[in-house]
Amino acid sequence: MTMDQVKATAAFVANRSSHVVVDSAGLEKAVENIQGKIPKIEWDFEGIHYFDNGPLTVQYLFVLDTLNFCFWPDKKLSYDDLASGLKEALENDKSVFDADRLQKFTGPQLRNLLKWPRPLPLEDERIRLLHEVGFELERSFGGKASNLVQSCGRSAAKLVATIASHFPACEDPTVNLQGYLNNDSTMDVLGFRDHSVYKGHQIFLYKRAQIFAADLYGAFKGQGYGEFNDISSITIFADYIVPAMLWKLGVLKYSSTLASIIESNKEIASGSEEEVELRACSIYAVEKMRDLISVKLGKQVLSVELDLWLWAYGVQNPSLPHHRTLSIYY
Ligand SMILES: Nc1nc2c(c(CN[C@H]3C=C[C@H](O)[C@@H]3O)cn2[C@@H]2O[C@H](COP(=O)(O)O)[C@@H](O)[C@H]2O)c(=O)[nH]1
Repeated sequence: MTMDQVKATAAFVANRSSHVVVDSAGLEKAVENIQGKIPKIEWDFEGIHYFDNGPLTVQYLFVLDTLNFCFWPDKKLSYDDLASGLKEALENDKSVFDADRLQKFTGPQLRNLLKWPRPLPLEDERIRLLHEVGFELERSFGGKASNLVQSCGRSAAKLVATIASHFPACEDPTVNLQGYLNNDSTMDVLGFRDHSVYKGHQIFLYKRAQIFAADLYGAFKGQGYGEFNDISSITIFADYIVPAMLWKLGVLKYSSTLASIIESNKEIASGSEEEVELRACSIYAVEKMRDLISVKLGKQVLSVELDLWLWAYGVQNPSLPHHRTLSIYY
């Protein structure tokens, strides 16, 4: 259900979009070029993630994906700094991500942990989300992300739905809702609930919740905490690297106005038509790619595999222009 919502609402956007187009000729060419052989990228090809094959790895990945958004405002900061910083912190102190401690983090403490010399982008939001995660893990899952995963009975879709329904934990008295309370609709901007409203319709993208399922699948190599019987239902994770890579491949085409905004590094507002189209069209395009690979080449590929390939190439190409949105979702 949850994953059908993501696919259907991404298609809704792609069918009405005006700033971004999924180019069918570009898509066919990209599929021809790979001939169904998606370059195999190892999860953790960077060698930056914590892994001990147990529940602590699950806690690490959940904390990582709680904070896995918006690195670009600091030119020197990247996802690698977050993954390796959290890894080192955990190696030095095995209880650093215990639920009670997550609820007490401050901005300067998180900065120290990551050995980052200045405030992180959206640091106060990062702290709020850590508190929320600590609170809800403690309240509903005995403090452990591994219990959350086990409660989903090897279903990645259920995991995404469970995360979206439990985080935000709006009852948390420590979560500061000042400034939110006058406007009901802004309740949606909390936590893992990666939704937007586009032309009056609610669109579901769930980037951080889905990437958590994919990280489990990748880290545990489809076994143990990473065993899901529906991993093929997951879509790509709509961030700011994958759209840029799809554009470079000629799968996405931008209007000239949007192209110049992206090239000149101008910010795009969160929830704007342009932003929703960039993200939703990326999901739709990769689902179309999968269909085409299946029809033309008779091969079944996972969006998780396509995502890792696109992301790994995109992120190693720092000159690739990407869109810039201040967002807690990606
Ligand atoms: N679609 C997609 N987006 C991903 C990832 C990952 C890392 N995934 C790990 C999983 C296994 C591998 O070994 C990877 O390490 C990060 N991101 C996003 O990229 C952006 C960061 O860019 P920059 O500022 O340049 O560091 C930011 O939005 C971040 O959320 C992914 O896999 N897919």
